[in-house]
Amino acid sequence: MSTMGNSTNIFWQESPVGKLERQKLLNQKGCVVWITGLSGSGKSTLACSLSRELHTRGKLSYILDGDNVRHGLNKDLGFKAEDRTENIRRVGEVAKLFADAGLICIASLISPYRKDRDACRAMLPDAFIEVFMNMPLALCEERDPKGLYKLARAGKIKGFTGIDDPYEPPLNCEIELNQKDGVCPTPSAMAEEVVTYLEDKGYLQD
Ligand SMILES: Nc1ncnc2c1ncn2[C@@H]1O[C@H](COP(=O)(O)OS(=O)(=O)O)[C@@H](OP(=O)(O)O)[C@H]1O
Ligand SMILES: Nc1ncnc2c1ncn2[C@@H]1O[C@H](COP(=O)(O)OP(=O)(O)O)[C@@H](O)[C@H]1O
Repeated sequence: MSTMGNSTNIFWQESPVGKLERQKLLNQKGCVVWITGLSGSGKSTLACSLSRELHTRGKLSYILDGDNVRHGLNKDLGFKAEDRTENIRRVGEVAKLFADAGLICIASLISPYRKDRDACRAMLPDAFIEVFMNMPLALCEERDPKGLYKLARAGKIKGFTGIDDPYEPPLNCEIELNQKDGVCPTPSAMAEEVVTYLEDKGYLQD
């Protein structure tokens, strides 16, 4: 019997089928690929390309995209610091469930604060792969596919990451993606880099 947060008198219910059995069924190891970076840095594009590549190889993945999760589970949250922290905490918990189910969970969120990403990493020992989209702000701002940087520069959005809200880059991420000679690698080249990492670390077999 234990107490967790506001819940008292709760008991852990074991499942008859374990994680290892699920992984064997899927011939892969559950893990979380956590993609972090500025708005417009290419997180969703990489998540989609990676998910497609894994699917082609017969590997089961699922994308948790910040924008999408904010349409449902996290629609009560905004962009002030404590809301972003709660956003990341909830997505971290959901990602942990997906990884336990045996899936390669691809979480794609700005996740601007280091302590929040590190808290997710702590929930997933040996199964958290942090991918940093290290693209210059100028590139993201030039892309501005949703017109949000323009609104932020005009003062019409307050607390926009990279403009008037901080982004704390990872200190020890597993994969860092950046421009080469001022050119951004293609989405499929970036996905390939992540797939190679997953392969090398044994995640693509049980
Ligand atoms: N103030 C502010 N700052 C940053 N981003 C903003 C803001 N307001 C709205 N948006 C849009 O929300 C998307 C980011 O949501 P996330 O859940 O990934 O953000 S966070 O991790 O909680 O910081 C982000 O999507 P991406 O462009 O895909 O990153 C924006 O479209
Ligand atoms: N590797 C890339 N090369 C060229 N353009 C890209 C690349 N990745 C993303 N883009 C473009 O940049 C813009 C932002 O990408 P997106 O994936 O939506 O970023 P984020 O999810 O980080 O906000 C989109 O218009 C997308 O087509």
